[in-house]
Amino acid sequence: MVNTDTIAAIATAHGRGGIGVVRVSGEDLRVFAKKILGKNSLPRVATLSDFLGADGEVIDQGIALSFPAPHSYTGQDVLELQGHGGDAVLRRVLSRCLELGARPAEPGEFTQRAFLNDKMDLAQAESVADLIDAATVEAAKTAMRSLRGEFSHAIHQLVDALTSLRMLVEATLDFPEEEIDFLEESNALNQLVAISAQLDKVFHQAKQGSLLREGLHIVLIGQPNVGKSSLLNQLAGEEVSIVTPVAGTTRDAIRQHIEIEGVALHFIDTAGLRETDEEVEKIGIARTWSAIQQANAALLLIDAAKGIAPVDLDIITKLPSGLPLLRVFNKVDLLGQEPRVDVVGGTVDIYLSAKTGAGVDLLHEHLLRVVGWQTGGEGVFIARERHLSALRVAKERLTLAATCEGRVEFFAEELRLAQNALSSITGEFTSDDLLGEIFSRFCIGK
Ligand SMILES: Nc1nc2c(c(=O)[nH]1)N(C=O)[C@@H](CNc1ccc(C(=O)N[C@@H](CCC(=O)O)C(=O)O)cc1)CN2
Ligand SMILES: Nc1nc2c(ncn2[C@@H]2O[C@H](COP(=O)(O)OP(=O)(O)OP(=O)(O)O)[C@@H](O)[C@H]2O)c(=O)[nH]1
Ligand SMILES: [Mg+2]
Repeated sequence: MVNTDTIAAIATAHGRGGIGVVRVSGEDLRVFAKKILGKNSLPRVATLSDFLGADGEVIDQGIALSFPAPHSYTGQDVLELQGHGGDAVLRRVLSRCLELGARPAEPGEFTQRAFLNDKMDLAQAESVADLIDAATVEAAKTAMRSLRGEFSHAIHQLVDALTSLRMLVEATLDFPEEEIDFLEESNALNQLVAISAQLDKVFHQAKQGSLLREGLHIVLIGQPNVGKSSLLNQLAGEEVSIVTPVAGTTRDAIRQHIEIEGVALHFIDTAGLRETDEEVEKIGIARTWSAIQQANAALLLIDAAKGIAPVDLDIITKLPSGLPLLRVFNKVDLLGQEPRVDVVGGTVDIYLSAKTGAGVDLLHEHLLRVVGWQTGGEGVFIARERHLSALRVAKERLTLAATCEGRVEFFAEELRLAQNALSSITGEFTSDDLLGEIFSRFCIGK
């Protein structure tokens, strides 16, 4: 149910700014507007106006703009008071709104009203927050794609395909005698395969978007002294990690945030991996393994002069299966070699010098592809874990449906469950708890 009481909040960021906006939303703001603007009508176009206090004193002189219901962001009457951007003056304008009967808006409450009034679906509402939080240009682009409804559209297409397949099979439930081999003859199983393939595609696009939203965790690993910390410093452009000729220098995992081509990457420099009895180093190495468990990809550093040792192969076999791996042969400057890239089969080997920086551009070039990010980001939707898990559930249901062996009722039920999972993404079925959880993470005034 949509709340109809009047809410108000400062919609612009705190601190000094050229302009600051107080936004008000409620069922009918005509009286409210008359009191604060001294005008009889809600200004539908931007209008220079005094913002009046209780005694008629001028709190600010600004621009008033209203959007009468239902043609507004929230679907209710919205009044924007665009004043000067300072904390104190905006607080005065907000206080005046509260005095006139508005209550302070909860985080995300304007957008929650927009959702409840069908101005946007849940995936779009979430993308509003993701757009605001986007720390990189690529993340902003994909959030915008979701906000414009591309993700929702892809979900609706799947839901529509499932609906027509369900109608086809559920019609036979009333005529059980026709059930024999019905699924074969009606082409239902082929349709299921096609929907399933489309679902895989959407999952891939959403997965890419979630990588972009969260950023990728890339762990630097290898034997002691191979140059992991030197590479981190080279990537960061500053001395974040201690570098010494002593094997076993790094103990704690050192994190550094770097952006490549608009994608956020979190690099983690770790303690070199070797057998040791030294207590502190042991703890460091345990931390390396836990960093590996949480990483989206690993860079294995190897001393180019020594080549791959049995110890390195041993490290590789202990990595989680499926973890993308890039091998970096370091210290080519000592061999008098130029940096280069070798692509052997599926593995990418990069020869560079962490000390001089030669070849780090090659690493930039290949890293994103190795970690599974397709540059360009075409067709990528910003997505959250909530969306991915709904897509996974839908996929499991379709896989189960395929094992129905002619049982139409079972088939139909699995399709129904798959459809419910998909519909939860756009918010056709939601609990108040879920909505509360989603919108409470928004900023105030959104
Ligand atoms: N000043 C201002 N800038 C803003 C917003 C705002 O609310 N105010 N936005 C908010 O976050 C974003 C823009 N999004 C908006 C989306 C819909 C409507 C809106 O009023 N929609 C009406 C149609 C209005 C019309 O056509 O004139 C509707 O959907 O019926 C307004 C803003 C970003 N910039
Ligand atoms: N010539 C040359 N020396 C390098 C290069 N990379 C690292 N080194 C040197 O190798 C030594 C070890 O470098 P680190 O970056 O501390 O190595 P690490 O892998 O972090 O070592 P641990 O933290 O002990 O596991 C230092 O003396 C570096 O200056 C390189 O590309 N060329
Ligand atoms: Mg180190």
